[in-house]
Amino acid sequence: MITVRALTKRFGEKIAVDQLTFTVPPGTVTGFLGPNGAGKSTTMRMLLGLDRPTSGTALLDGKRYAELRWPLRTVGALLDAKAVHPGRSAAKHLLAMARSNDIPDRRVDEVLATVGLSDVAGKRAGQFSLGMAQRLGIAGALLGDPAVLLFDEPVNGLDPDGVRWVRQLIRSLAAEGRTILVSSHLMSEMQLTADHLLVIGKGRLLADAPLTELLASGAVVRVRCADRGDCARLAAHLPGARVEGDSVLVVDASVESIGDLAFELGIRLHGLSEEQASLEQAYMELTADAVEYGADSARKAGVR
Ligand SMILES: Nc1ncnc2c1ncn2[C@@H]1O[C@H](COP(=O)(O)OP(=O)(O)OP(=O)(O)O)[C@@H](O)[C@H]1O
Repeated sequence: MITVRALTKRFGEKIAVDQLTFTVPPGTVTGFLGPNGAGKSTTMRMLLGLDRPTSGTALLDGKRYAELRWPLRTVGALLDAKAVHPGRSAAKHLLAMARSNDIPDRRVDEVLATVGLSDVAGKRAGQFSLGMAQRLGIAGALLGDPAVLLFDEPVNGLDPDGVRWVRQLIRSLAAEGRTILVSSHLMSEMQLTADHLLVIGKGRLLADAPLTELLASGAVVRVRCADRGDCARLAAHLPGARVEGDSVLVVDASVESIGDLAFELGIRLHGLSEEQASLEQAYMELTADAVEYGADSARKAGVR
C-alpha cells in the first residue's frame, strides 16, 4: 500500500508537487498519468527517499523509506534504467544490490531469468541496449521480492516486443497482490495497462478514478441537424456545446433533453446518438490547463 498525504515539493519558487493526497492499494495496477513536468518523477523520488518533501508524507506500507531497514525488500523501483555502473556486469550489479539488503545471492539468477537476461549476466551493463538496461532495472526492482513496485515510464524507448513484455509483467505482478504504481505521459499506454488512474497536472491531483469511470465521464452526445444553419442555433442553447460540420457535440447531456430542446426550437434532426469519447480525449480535456509547454500554452503566449 502506498499512502501519500498533502505531499508538497518546492524547488525554490517552483512548486513541483502541490498538496498531493492519494492511496495506491495492493492487487491492482495504478497508472500515474500527467504531461511532462507534472510532478510524477518528483513524487516517486519522494516515496523513495531521493527527494525530501517540503511538507506532507509519502509512506510505503505505513513507513517512510528512511525507516525501512532493508528497503529493497519492501519497495522495488525502476526510475532511470541507465543509472547503473557501466563497468559492472549485470550479475555483479545485482549481487551488490542483494548483499546491501541481506537478500540471498540465489535471487540474482532468479531475477535475471525472470527478465530474460541470463545469457548476458556476465556482460558489462555499459554495453547494454536501452531495452536490456530497462530489463536489468526491472530485475533490480524485483530482487527483494517487494510488495510495492514503482515504475517510472517503464516502456520509454522499448520496441513493440519489449513494450508488450513490460505490460504483461506489470499485470502479473499486480495479480500476485503487489502494489503497483506506474507513471506515463501517454494515456494510450495506460489504457492498456492500468486498472485505476491518478491524473496529475502542475503537481496537483486532477483525477483519482477507475479507468472505466474516466471513460464514462467522456461520453458525448452527437446531434446531426437537417439544416447546417440550425447547428449554431441549437449550440447557443447548450453550454459547452461545440459545432463540428453538420453536427453539434455536447458533453454531460442526455439524448432525451436535447431531443426535447430541438423540438421546442423547431429544429429538424437527422441524428441523435451517444458516443464514447476516447480516453485520450478525456485526458486532454482534464490536463488542458496543466500542460507546461504544450501547443496551447504556446498559443496563449502568442507563439505560432
Ligand atoms: N531538482 C530540481 N530542481 C528544480 N526543478 C525541478 C527539479 N526536479 C524537478 N523539477 C521541476 O519540477 C517539475 C516536475 O518535474 P517532474 O520531473 O517530477 O515531472 P514529471 O511529471 O515526472 O515529468 P516528465 O514526464 O517530464 O519526467 C518540473 O517543472 C521540473 O522542471
